[in-house]
Amino acid sequence: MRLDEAMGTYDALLLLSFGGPEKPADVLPFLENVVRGRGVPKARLMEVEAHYQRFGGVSPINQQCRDLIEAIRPKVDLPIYWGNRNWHPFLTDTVRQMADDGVRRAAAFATSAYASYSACRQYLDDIDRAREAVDGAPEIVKLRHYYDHPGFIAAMADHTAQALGRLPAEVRDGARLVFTAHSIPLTMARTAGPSGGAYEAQLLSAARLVNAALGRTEPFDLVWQSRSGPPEVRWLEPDVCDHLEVLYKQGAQAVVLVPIGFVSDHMEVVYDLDVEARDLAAGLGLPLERASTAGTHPAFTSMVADLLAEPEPAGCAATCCPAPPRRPAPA
Ligand SMILES: CC1=C(CCC(=O)O)c2cc3nc(cc4[nH]c(cc5[nH]c(cc1n2)c(C)c5CCC(=O)O)c(CCC(=O)O)c4C)C(CCC(=O)O)=C3C
Ligand SMILES: [Fe+2]
Repeated sequence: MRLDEAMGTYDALLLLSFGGPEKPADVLPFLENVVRGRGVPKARLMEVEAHYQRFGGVSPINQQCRDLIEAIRPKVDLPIYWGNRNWHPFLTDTVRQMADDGVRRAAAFATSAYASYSACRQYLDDIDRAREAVDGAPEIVKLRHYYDHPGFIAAMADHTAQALGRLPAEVRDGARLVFTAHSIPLTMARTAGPSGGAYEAQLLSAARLVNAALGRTEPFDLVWQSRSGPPEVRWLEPDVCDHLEVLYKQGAQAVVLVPIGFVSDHMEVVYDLDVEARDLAAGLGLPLERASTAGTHPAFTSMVADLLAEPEPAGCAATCCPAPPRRPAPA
């Protein structure tokens, strides 16, 4: 199938993202949108608020989305729209604009490559809710999970090689690759994908593919970061910082952190990795570099055009990646 023919089945591309604050006053209302009904304790919220305020109340994510759109534009012969779950531009407003512009059938590219409620189903629910709120809303087809697409893997392999290259030459060969992704509650991990466990399985595949693309045969790790929620709820472990201490004790010479779970720089990357993990490693005297996220790497932006040319994705079964029970925040 030719690319221009395939794109003919869609009349717009929608970038679907999480959203983030862009000034100090945005931070609390943004956080309230994120955690509504999710049982995240107030203390955790205050901690995360401080992470955002440390960066002037600005999350990198919205600018990353703008940059991604500009990088995709020359590769995709469609109008591009952008809508977020938790902050402006809100998805419902974007869908209303699409309807006003006469869009009939859009492909949605989410800034998340994997299965699970948080990374996939919640975006499908966002689409449903926005479409219900808008008369004449276009059909919106969410593109498939792309964690194993050669474009995503090539971008991450390239950035990982660059990070290895920034390590002092004498420790580079002995460096350990530590892939990281957002932790999720164990219950969410168990129910991810059509038969469960898909979030971890897909992340492990992506990590293996990056490792193989680099021609590496050394052991690597997949660990978790940015856990939230009440302390009594179990989330995926080990945490990246705990794991760095273990690697150090085992005599690791150097580490490259590879944020395979994120497709662009988010607060979780610039704070939890670039501040917390980096400070810890510096204190230990463990050389550490962090690989860039896929961002606007040309292999990654070309992948978006490739996905548009694929046959329409089968879509997720209604029972896939169910929502966790909603619960109020503890007092
Ligand atoms: C799997 C996953 C991804 C990756 C997939 C995807 O990208 O969608 C992701 C992305 C993101 N998470 C983000 C921010 C937050 N996530 C929170 C809380 C939570 N995340 C969860 C999971 C995930 N989150 C979960 C299970 C919770 C508990 C509450 C709930 O069940 O919803 C909270 C509350 C405070 C806290 O951290 O406790 C914040 C502020 C931002 C924006 C960052 C920025 O501003 O740059 C992004 C891209
Ligand atoms: Fe999150």
